[in-house]
Amino acid sequence: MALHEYRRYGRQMVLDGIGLSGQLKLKKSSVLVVGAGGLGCPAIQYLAAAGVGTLGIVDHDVVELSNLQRQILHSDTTIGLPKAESAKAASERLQPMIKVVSHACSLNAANARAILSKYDIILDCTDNLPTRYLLSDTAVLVGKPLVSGAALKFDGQLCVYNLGNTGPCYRCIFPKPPKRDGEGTCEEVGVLGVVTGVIGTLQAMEAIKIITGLRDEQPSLLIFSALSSPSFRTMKLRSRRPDCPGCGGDPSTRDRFVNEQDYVSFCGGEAPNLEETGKVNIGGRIKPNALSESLKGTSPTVIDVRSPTEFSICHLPGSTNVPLSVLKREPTAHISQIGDTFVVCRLGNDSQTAANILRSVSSDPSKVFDLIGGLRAWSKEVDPMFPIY
Ligand SMILES: Nc1ncnc2c1ncn2[C@@H]1O[C@H](COP(=O)(O)OP(=O)(O)OP(=O)(O)O)[C@@H](O)[C@H]1O
Repeated sequence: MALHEYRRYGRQMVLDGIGLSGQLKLKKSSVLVVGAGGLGCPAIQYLAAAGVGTLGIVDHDVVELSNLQRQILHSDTTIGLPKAESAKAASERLQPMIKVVSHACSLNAANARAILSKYDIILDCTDNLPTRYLLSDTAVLVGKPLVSGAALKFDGQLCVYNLGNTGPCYRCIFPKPPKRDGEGTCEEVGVLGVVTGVIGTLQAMEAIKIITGLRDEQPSLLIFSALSSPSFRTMKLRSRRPDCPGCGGDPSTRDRFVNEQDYVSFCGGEAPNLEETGKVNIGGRIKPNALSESLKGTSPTVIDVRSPTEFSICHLPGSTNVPLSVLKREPTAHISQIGDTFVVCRLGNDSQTAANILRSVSSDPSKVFDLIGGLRAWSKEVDPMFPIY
């Protein structure tokens, strides 16, 4: 190591358990961060600063303004750029001596094995179940530990899977996709930036512990709840399931298992368009411009089914806030039996559900409409100044 490296890393090299040998292990190591979003940004930042020799960054998305509240490697000047490139440039500014490889592509069953096999440790910093299962199955296949993080609202989770090629995999703990209990994604229900910062930073910590040998082999799940006291809890994890299709049984069949999996349908597929599935038999869906026309000169009932917090940030003039949970309990209280009823939400999913409930109690279901694409589409197509996020 050169003199400037001793100076740069001196504060961590003096720590028992790291020292010169630990720093050299970090320098020789390679870590793949899948997802350069809320979790990936802080993880990449600390891994780069700590001197991990090679960092790979996978992301298929581009930077948007709504990412900047938590995706701290990106900035106003990188809006529109691929996140993998934006994060690579930021980490190279932070630590010019390491090698950073950007993979600006979607990780899928066709490329996962080739990409993961080039790295020592994998960090799952993604936000969807199909990718979580794919990463877990592939990490087992290529024999790499998987440091998995998740964050939603004020809560987060952290777990290391396939540790030492003997620890449980994600599929051992969640043989079936975990139910969300009505929760949505970060995009739908929100997340505090600090929460992704806490979990992403802990993912970097776990990777550093594995590289330097500071980690014990006892698998546990860490649960973080920012609004609870204590905020951190750990749960001991069960060991591998002998019948787990991801890590149990004959290793020679695992490759075929990954290739044959349809990860998206295993996890329930995309949110269905109720109209296309035939579950909406009467009534209509309305586009933003058509709703804008319908609101002129008349005063129809407009129901906004988002939460009171979201409603207080912005709403359509004359709309009434009836959160979906309230509407489900007492639908008849909120339906106009005379004129049209328009139902809106942020992205157009909850309003479809709400409109269907209202149609089922309406004397004229054809007068109930839900806004396609929600208020997000309204801000794009009708009112660019509408402050939806
Ligand atoms: N299969 C995948 N391949 C590549 N990148 C992925 C994959 N799945 C998820 N990601 C990336 O993981 C990141 C998850 O981070 P996060 O949820 O904070 O970001 P986001 O999707 O931009 O957020 P928002 O929900 O606000 O739009 C995203 O940048 C997303 O593009």
